[in-house]
Amino acid sequence: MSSVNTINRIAIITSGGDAPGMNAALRAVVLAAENYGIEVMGFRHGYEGLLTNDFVKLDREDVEHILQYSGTIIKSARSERFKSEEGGREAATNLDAHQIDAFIVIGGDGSFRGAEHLANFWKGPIIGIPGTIDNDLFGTDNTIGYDTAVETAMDALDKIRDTAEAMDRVFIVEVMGRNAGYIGISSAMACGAERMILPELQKDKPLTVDALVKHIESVQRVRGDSSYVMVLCENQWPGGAVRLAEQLEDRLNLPCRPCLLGHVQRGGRPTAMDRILGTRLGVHAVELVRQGKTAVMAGVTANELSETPLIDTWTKRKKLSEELINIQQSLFNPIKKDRNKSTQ
Ligand SMILES: Nc1ncnc2c1ncn2[C@@H]1O[C@H](COP(=O)(O)OP(=O)(O)O)[C@@H](O)[C@H]1O
Ligand SMILES: O=P(O)(O)OC[C@H]1O[C@](O)(COP(=O)(O)O)[C@@H](O)[C@@H]1O
Repeated sequence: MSSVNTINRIAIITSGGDAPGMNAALRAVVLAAENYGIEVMGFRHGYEGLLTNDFVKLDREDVEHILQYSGTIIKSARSERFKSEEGGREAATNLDAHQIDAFIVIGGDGSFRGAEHLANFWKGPIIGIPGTIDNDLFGTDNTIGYDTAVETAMDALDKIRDTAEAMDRVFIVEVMGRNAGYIGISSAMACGAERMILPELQKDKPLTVDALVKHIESVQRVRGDSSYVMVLCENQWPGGAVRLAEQLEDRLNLPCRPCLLGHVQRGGRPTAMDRILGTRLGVHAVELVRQGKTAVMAGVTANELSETPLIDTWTKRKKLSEELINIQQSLFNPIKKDRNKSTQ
């Protein structure tokens, strides 16, 4: 392991699900490192690249014009092999063989657990950069990719609203987020969805078909039409949006259509917010390496650069905003506008 003053070579990976803005972070790491005369080696396909020695030296010209593209130029992957003791040891051996002084991982909570695993076998500094559309990491207000995913979901929801309005239909739109409701609540709010099914709310008070039918019928009565858009977070309904649409259609006298947004939420042009966040965090990560920090995630909290122990990023839970939930669920709930009539 090198001291702070002898960082000559950094290894970097992008790991887990790709996220818009990862390239911006990668570019920032390379450019910031170059300012200090530090070399950057990109290992391809996440942790898998550490096992197969699949790497590429990254110079200014490799990264100069990549920040407007999603995906990741060094590719990402989920590597099962790396999780074993043998995998961790092999990765460490390879990092040493390449005389790597510090390691940066751009990814989500799984990738950070991977960093902890690596630290059992490799003693150099390890810094995490939060890159996941799910925004489910403690220690940063936003993760890289989240803003773009919300924009994409919002764009789709706006389009779906056109048909919902024109044809008096109910739509169930399923968004990603794994076990977190960030994309769900933000896209629901941005589009004025009538209902949202979020993991954070399902845990305490799960919605039932009966409750949803009652709500849709009440909205119909209050509004006099049936344009109704529901945002469903993935993994929150057995059988997902398709099954829920069938269940609702069986009970209501109107067409209910499912729409699964899926991986479109992980692609497209990164928003300015994600490019800027990726850039800030890439530079921040290089500074943390130079300061001799290890096992921390570079983040932005209340618009200030922050650092959080990697272990806290997944053991502590970032709470969904109560304020947003209240606005969306209670204050702007269409049936509350005319409560007396709707409950008759
Ligand atoms: N507990 C763990 N121990 C070692 N490596 C892990 C662990 N969890 C995840 N990883 C590594 O990190 C990769 C990415 O994790 P994953 O959960 O798929 O995505 P994300 O980082 O986006 O949450 C995994 O494929 C694996 O290589
Ligand atoms: O692309 P895959 O492997 O099917 O994974 C889908 C999952 O990846 C995500 O898009 C991003 O999750 P991670 O950042 O944890 O990888 C989740 O929202 C979704 O549940």
